[in-house]
Amino acid sequence: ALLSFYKLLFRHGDRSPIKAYPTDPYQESDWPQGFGQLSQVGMRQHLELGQFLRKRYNGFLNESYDRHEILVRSTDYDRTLMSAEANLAGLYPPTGDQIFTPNIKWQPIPVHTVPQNEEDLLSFPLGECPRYKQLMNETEHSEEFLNITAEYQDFIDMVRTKTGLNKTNVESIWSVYDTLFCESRHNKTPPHWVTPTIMEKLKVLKDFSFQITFGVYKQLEKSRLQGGILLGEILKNLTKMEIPSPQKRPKLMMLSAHDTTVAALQASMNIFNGRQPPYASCQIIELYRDDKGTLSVSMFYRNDSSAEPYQQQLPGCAFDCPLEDFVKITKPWISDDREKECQL
Ligand SMILES: CCCNC(=O)[C@H](O)[C@@H](O)C(=O)O
Repeated sequence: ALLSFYKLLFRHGDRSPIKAYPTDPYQESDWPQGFGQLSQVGMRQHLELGQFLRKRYNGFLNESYDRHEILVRSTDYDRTLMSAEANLAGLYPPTGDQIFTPNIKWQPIPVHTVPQNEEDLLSFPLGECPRYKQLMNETEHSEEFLNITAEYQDFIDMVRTKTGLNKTNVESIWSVYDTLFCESRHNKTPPHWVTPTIMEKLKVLKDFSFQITFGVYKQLEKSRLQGGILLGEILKNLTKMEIPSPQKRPKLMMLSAHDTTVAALQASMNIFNGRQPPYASCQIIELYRDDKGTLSVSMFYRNDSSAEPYQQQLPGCAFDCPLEDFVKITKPWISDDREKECQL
């Protein structure tokens, strides 16, 4: 079968912490570009991902940049915009007459975005949805949530006193883990109370907060109000490919976003592994056309740059899933009127 179209969604690369906790020995001035900024490690991660994609799609995607072939869309954050740019530097190094000035093996490629307060597709959890807020409230009274909170109550209390955070719950634990993780990745000695066991427990709670945001309790309804919105948009692109069109359509749509975006999309197809998507992790959705013209969808997840991406299976379908089955199986996970379903 011939690859006719593919959609990539990736998380930005390694960054500095989004914020510090009150007693944190490291503050904004300890980071070269301040909080929430892509590091040179993150730039290299995306350069490498772009080079991987170049190899993967050789023979399908033009060697030289063709603006009709690719559409790039990022959330309006420095780290995601810069990740997309570093990625494209790996995917489209200029050759021949595309070299616009000697000694620079790079060419500008547009990365589109919308202002953060107008972002309604790539920033999760999507807002303005009273029903989703109610679902999250109910989740906090679910058995799983109460069990985890009870099990880790003393731990959470200890973290609260050590960090000086007045409100620590499962969600706010996420940001403590994140800050400590970023500091450890950049060789900043942690405070003495942070041991590997403490980090492991923080990680369990951090991953749990991803799981409950998009699942654990009433996952299907959460997906209809969250990741299903993005999945619906992706399916619109895929099914459009069935209609032959005179003008050239992009072969590749690249989305540069966040860990919650990747998790939301995967949860809406029930293929989320329950763990925070790593830096520069990439969800790949490929559309193939066989010699009879039948379209099928194959999905891969690259969450480890030292290994081949692994193929994911949409529950209820073959690994290479006929498009019409893919649409049918995912339909219940996608709301066709989110506005209405968000009302209480
Ligand atoms: C307030 C927390 C917001 N976090 C982010 O935007 C980060 O980019 C996060 O989503 C990530 O992927 O690291």
